[in-house]
Amino acid sequence: MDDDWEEDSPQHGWGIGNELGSTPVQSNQGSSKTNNFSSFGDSFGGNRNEGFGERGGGGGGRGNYQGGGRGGRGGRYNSDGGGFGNNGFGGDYGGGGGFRNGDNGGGFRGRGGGFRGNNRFGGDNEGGGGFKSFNQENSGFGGNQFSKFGGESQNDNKFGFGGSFGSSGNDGGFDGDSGGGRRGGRGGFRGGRGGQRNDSDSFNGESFGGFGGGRGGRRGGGDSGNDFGGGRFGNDGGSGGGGGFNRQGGNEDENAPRKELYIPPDLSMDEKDLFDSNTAGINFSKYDNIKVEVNGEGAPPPMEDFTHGGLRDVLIENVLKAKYTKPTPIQKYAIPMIKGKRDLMACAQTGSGKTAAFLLPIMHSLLEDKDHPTVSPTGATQPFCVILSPTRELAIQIHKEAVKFSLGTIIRVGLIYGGTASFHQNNKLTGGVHILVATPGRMGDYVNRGRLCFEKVKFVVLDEADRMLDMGFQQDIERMMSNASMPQTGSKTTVMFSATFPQDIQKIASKYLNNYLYVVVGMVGGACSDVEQQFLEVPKFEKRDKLLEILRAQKPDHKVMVFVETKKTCDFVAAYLCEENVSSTSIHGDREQQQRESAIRDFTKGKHTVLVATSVAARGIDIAGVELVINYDLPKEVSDYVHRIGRTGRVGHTGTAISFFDEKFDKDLVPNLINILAQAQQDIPEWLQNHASGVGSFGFQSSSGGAADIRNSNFSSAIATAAPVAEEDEW
Ligand SMILES: Nc1ncnc2c1ncn2[C@@H]1O[C@H](COP(=O)(O)OP(=O)(O)OP(=O)(O)O)[C@@H](O)[C@H]1O
Repeated sequence: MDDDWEEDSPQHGWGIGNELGSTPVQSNQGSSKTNNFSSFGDSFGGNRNEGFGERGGGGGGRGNYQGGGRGGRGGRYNSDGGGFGNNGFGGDYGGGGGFRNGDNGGGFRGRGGGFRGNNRFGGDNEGGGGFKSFNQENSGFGGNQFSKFGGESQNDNKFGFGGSFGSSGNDGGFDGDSGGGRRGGRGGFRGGRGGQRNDSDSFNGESFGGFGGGRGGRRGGGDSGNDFGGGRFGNDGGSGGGGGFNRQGGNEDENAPRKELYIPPDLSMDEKDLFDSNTAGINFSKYDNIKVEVNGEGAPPPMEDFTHGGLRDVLIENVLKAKYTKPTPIQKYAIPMIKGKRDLMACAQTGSGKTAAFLLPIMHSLLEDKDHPTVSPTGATQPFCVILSPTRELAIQIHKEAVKFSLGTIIRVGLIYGGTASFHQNNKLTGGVHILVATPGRMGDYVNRGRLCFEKVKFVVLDEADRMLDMGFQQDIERMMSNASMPQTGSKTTVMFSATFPQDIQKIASKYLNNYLYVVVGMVGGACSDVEQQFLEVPKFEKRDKLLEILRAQKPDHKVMVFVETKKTCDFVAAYLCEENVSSTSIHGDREQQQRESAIRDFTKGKHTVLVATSVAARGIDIAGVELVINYDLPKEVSDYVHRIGRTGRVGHTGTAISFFDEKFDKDLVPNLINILAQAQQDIPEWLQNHASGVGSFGFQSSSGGAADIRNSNFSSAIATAAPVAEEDEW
């Protein structure tokens, strides 16, 4: 089913309420579905059930639909979500409160019951319980680290907290003092109603809609003003209300997948927005000197430029509108190969234009064929091309690129990915699409429900192919490739792209390819040489200060991505930066999809200059102006390192990557790091070399991100030796 197949299934994050509180009480009673799940709104109902969800999620007030519902989630870290509103999730991370119309109420890490705003406050890294806006009320303070906002937040307002806004709100967050929250504000005793609806309140043009907050949770706040607002893991958390309104209370199938109701905004078709992407940087011409290796029979010659590559005029016009004056090496080689319908395994460094390298020739072929997309008599969409991406944000990005390049053509491009309302995406597929961009989980769900079939498929693309074929997604790909409706290998064109391609993964990949060509630009798995790689020895407990020091030294408009290993650290670092007034946002697999997308959007637009992320944002994400990548934690796999640092130094721009090295955790990575540095002809610090002694060999093959064509080597390693990847859930 759906979420089994989902890339970063939200299911995992739900056990919450139970998990976190300090008192071992049965978690939600009453309206909750299960012991583990904090009450949810959309499943139970009961207009305002109270008192359930002993710790952790209270669950929503009464909102309709998801309102109260997801409120339950509030429990996640501290208290309880409330949520009256619709479509919001009370306190996703922080406790309480609902909101209305808000996206993730309760606040990312905040708590404090209730607020009223809408759109993403509560939160996004910013803290607590609150909201962003509000002109007047100043009550809440919400102690804890963010308390500086609380209380007095009104005018510059970022937050306010807890109750105090609405009529029945009690002072969410009291007890905290504005300097640091000795007791970390209560999650909002009564959550406070977010206040009356008043659409005239606004903050940055967003309007707020009234009435938030179910009950934020009685003591959701916790006592210590520690990490995430209101007391980490809140004590009793919710006495939050029950869940959503209009629904039946609590008898739903406890195993039922969570229903996603988020409807993402439509892609702007404004040409200015569509064509507004990275442009070539000063080192773009250096691409000409990169060695390219081609293996396989009958490879067509590379194309020299876009205009003489035989692509349809309309595509060339779009390429020029995108300000591509010259193809990158991977484009020169891969475009004629795919145009010639050859299966392909392609490896080229991060940020070197792989997306256009597969989109343009596929679009060209589809336009040549002039086929019209169809839907089966049973209503299943029958795309001609399926493009799979390991993360939702990358799928969104590829979709945008596809729409951009196909502007002015008959090509229809569809997009399906998890964390969003399935019915909405399905509606967009009615009538059929030429190209479908998808994440594996959602795609599997569509297949299972008979909404998608592969009968007409001519092209399959695995972007970030090594990731798609490692242990995280291997089964999904196998299911797709062996689906009864999928044309056999040899009867369709399958292409795989990545910057890293370990041998064991190549071996798996070759199973899906027919007489394929293998192209490598530069070193397989090598880091982009336009990224200056620095390493600093920083023990775990000094990382925070070091990070701040580095960020404070950046130019104000420089964008910085900070990578961490776990979702918890991601929250922690983002909260810390927020407390230190560093303009930041964050993304990881437990954030609501809407939050994830706003985080990327805000960072792209420069609203926040720092993005704290887990490896969920390591691959493919293309954001102009990222000057610096910081590995606050080094990843376990060197391929992740290569992809992470590749978020800077793209398409001929230069960039810097600074990695904090803590011997205790990172020693095993040293040999591969040294290889990566040596290949990129960068200085290897002596202390790093010293750490290498006794840690295995410097073999740069299957354990790293690179490998030559396996058909030319005696590779015999069993597939089972593929390095285990981090669970998606860890992201
Ligand atoms: N020929 C070109 N000229 C100028 N810019 C280009 C060209 N090709 C691609 N770009 C731009 O370069 C940026 C990086 O491209 P893309 O995201 O496709 O890289 P990638 O190789 O897929 O990177 P990653 O390995 O990180 O996924 C994009 O902003 C894209 O618009």
